[in-house]
Amino acid sequence: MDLSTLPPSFNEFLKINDVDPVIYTVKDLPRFVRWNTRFPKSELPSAEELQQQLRARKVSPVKGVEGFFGIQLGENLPDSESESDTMQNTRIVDIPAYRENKIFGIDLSSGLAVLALQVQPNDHVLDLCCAPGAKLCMISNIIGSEGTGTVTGVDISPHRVATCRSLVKRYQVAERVRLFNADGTTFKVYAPSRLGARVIREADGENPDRKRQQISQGQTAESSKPASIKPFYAPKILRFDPQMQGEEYLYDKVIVDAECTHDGSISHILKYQTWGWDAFEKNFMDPDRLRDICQLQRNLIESGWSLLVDDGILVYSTCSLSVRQNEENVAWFLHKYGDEVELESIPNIHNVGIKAAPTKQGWTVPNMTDEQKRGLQASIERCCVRFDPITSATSGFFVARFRKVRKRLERKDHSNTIAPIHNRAE
Ligand SMILES: C[S@@+](CC[C@H](N)C(=O)[O-])C[C@H]1O[C@@H](n2cnc3c(N)ncnc32)[C@H](O)[C@@H]1O
Repeated sequence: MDLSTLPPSFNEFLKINDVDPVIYTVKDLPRFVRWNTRFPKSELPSAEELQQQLRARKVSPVKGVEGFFGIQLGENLPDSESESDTMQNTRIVDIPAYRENKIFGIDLSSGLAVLALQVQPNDHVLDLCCAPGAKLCMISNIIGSEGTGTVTGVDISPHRVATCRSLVKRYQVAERVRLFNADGTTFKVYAPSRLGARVIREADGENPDRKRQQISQGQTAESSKPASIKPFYAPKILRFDPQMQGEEYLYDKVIVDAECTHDGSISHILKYQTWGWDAFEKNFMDPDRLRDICQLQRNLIESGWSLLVDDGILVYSTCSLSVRQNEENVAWFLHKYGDEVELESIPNIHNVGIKAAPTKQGWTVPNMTDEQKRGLQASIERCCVRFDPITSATSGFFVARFRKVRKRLERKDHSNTIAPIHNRAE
């Protein structure tokens, strides 16, 4: 990549956001794939099997994350044949493991955003910007089919949500997934009702239609009022959920993998060398869009927060490296929500074979004292993570994890400190 070809508006954007353009010159970033744990472990490929299928590529398991593999493009096996064989490397999409849907492509940094949710088999998870759906598939994989958990995915783009539907069907993880084509900033469908959850458990042995009848005949909480937004996709057992409202139907976990400027996605940016930078400037550097994007991200966070249960976890992530879309949004949120929110560190991040880059300073939030700013900066440095191609050998990515603590704090009669930090996850 010749950096002198970057358009001036993008150079300016990178400068304002303290992003080093050198990240776009990093070559041979590994690609990552993950097991589709819908299949029994005995049927899933090992690193050696993947390497064999890919012929001359090096495949390494990611330390600390079972079922994740880094694939080094263009590297020879130690005893690889001739250079011409290497040139004819098998493409990942052509290998049997991929064609049989036993692995899917997801960057390690994205995978860590999902792991930051610490999804449990009984969790109801909301994915507020879900398409095309790699994270949603991974969440559904983790929920599995033993418990009563579900995933609700929302995306504003009809064609992208259609892609997401194809993906969940293809990977056979659609059993507990509802998808909505809707604006995440105003989305108000609560988690599937707990009766709905029972339907899931009993669906094998009982007639789900009878259960649904019982639900619609008023076995509902007083506070609940029916809503009726048609899912874009839902399996039979979730299709007729009465869409109850009320605290007991809030989500256990929320991920806001927000719409952003995508500047951290190196492969995406490099494509514009061929497609033309004019299209890039029009799509991503438009001044109106740049001004509005942080507001959109904040609206998405607040919307997700309003649907999150007390003590629940919200993960905010972007594939931008811009300080405004990351640290500044985190600081704004912590300042606005005060003692209703704790910023937490990303669990087990130090056990994973990936090095995080330092977080950035240089954000501003109005009406904050210097002392508050220093406190928040220290919290952000301690808890949030950035991944970048140079430090982490992944795409550029940012992850923050918040816990909703209002009730717990009320019970303990805590004082009004701003954003208390507990590294409970460590
Ligand atoms: C970074 S992508 C999400 C990637 C996805 N989480 C995954 O893992 O494949 C951001 C998505 O946000 C969607 N989006 C943009 N504005 C939105 C809004 N107001 N509500 C819901 N989705 C929105 C876009 O259509 C896009 O699919």
